[in-house]
Amino acid sequence: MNNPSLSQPLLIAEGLSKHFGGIRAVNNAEIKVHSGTITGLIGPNGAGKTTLFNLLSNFIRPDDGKVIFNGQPIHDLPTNEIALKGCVRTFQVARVLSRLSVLENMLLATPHQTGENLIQLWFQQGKIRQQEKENKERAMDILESVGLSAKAYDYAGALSGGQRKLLEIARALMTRPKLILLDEPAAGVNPTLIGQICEHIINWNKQGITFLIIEHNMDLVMSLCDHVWVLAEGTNLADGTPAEIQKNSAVLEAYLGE
Ligand SMILES: Nc1ncnc2c1ncn2[C@@H]1O[C@H](COP(=O)(O)OP(=O)(O)OP(=O)(O)O)[C@@H](O)[C@H]1O
Repeated sequence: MNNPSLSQPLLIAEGLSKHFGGIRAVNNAEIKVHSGTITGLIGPNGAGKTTLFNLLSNFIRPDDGKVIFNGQPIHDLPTNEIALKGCVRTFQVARVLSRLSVLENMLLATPHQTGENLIQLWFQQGKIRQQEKENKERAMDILESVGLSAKAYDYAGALSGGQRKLLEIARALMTRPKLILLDEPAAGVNPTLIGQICEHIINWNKQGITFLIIEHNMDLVMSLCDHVWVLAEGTNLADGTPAEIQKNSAVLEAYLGE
């Protein structure tokens, strides 16, 4: 884990707002994620965390505000272009394609495949075969690293909830991301697998991948994160190191109910 103060923000969101009818789900919120960090996003149920993720990745359009990723505005870009720039997200309930194999799920995430283009498909068969071979090797390497290689040819739908979460993160890695937005990686996952997921996150972080993680499991947040942002009722309540957040009276009052 790195010291956030030593790096420039990889992701900056300012003035983000989104309302659904009369509900202000996110209201003038900001967040900064420094390159090389594992940053946490916490808050009580309904605080607006998932909506903020949806705004950062443009799954829903903000009413107001801007999102800068790696020095470029991304709030007007389609989600797939944001992913191609290196900012990918996972979901609270893992969205794997159940009727495809684990390996096929991985391969579908591969960006810029030569065979997608009809003309190149006709004239560059050798290059396409080589690329497919490399993609498959990379997919198998990543599956191996998360302990899912033995399941490569199983339907993704046959995986446990925790394994699906791992597959979703593994699939995100196929895009060679700079930043992964993880929505509740520990929710519904057994404690052993939670430990493994944490180890993987730490390893990937050491390899240079930055994480922004929504999580209700406070032990996980406090042990894993360099910096934590707290939302309540759609707005920023606090941000700081895990130690600072743990003793912040406003956070204790609003979030922990003390
Ligand atoms: N599509 C939607 N339509 C209407 N209201 C919504 C929609 N999405 C979110 N909301 C509302 O916006 C508020 C923030 O929801 P959000 O899911 O972002 O919170 P959260 O902090 O992620 O909650 P949790 O920790 O329970 O997942 C809630 O009041 C929620 O009911």
